[in-house]
Amino acid sequence: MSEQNSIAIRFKNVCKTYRLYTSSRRRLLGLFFKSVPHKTKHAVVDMNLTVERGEAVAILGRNGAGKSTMLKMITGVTFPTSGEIYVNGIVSALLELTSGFDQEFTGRENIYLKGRILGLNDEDIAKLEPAIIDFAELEEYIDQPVRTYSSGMKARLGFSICVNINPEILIVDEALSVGDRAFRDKCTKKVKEIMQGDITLLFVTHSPEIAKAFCTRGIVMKNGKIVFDGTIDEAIDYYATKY
Ligand SMILES: Nc1ncnc2c1ncn2[C@@H]1O[C@H](COP(=O)(O)OP(=O)(O)OP(=O)(O)O)[C@@H](O)[C@H]1O
Repeated sequence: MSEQNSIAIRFKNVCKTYRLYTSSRRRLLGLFFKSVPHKTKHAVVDMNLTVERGEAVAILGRNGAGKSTMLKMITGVTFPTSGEIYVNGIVSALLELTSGFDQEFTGRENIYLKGRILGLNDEDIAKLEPAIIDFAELEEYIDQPVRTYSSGMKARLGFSICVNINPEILIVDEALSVGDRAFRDKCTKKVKEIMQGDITLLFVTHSPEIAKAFCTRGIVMKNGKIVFDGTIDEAIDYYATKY
């Protein structure tokens, strides 16, 4: 395998800066005029990172450390202000489950829409469709427009697509909770099953025990920077004693 092929994710000097305005009018004007007064928030600062294929990496850090921003840039939900991001493989992100859905399309049509966005062709999606529908437990609603779904039903469909498309890179935010208790338990079981397979995993968690159970490498983030990168045991120790 060439060096490039063995890499799943690479960040090169990646920065993400948000502009904070005091009103929505100023935010709108700010799209056109750089001189509109605003504050800046550096959510990710000059980040360099390489994740090899098959690695399982826990990302630790307090609220606001920049974890979600980093993950959203990998999935393409948001873009870096500067720097380069290289992603190699089909990414499934258990983050914003309903992003990419068209409200007017039926559940079944949205499976195809989201599947294509994730890089699959219609033939592949057709093969996965029964498993996706079965897991989502939407029964007769699958041919109704998604706008008629409850938020829990939409999330269930989004989750089911993400976990059933056989992703090569899986991004999980532990804080995510989908549907009722029974469905959540089913989701946890399914994610554990996928995590144990041959997959590249990025896992945001505040729990050292869970991080240890699934990951071999740990990254600690603070104020938009990676302050520690090493084995999971060292990272947990750093987070507990030196953060
Ligand atoms: N769309 C946005 N506009 C402005 N600021 C933002 C936006 N998204 C994130 N931020 C800011 O960027 C910083 C990093 O946020 P981020 O959500 O990446 O942190 P996090 O480590 O994921 O936190 P948490 O553990 O609470 O999810 C925070 O200060 C946050 O307020």
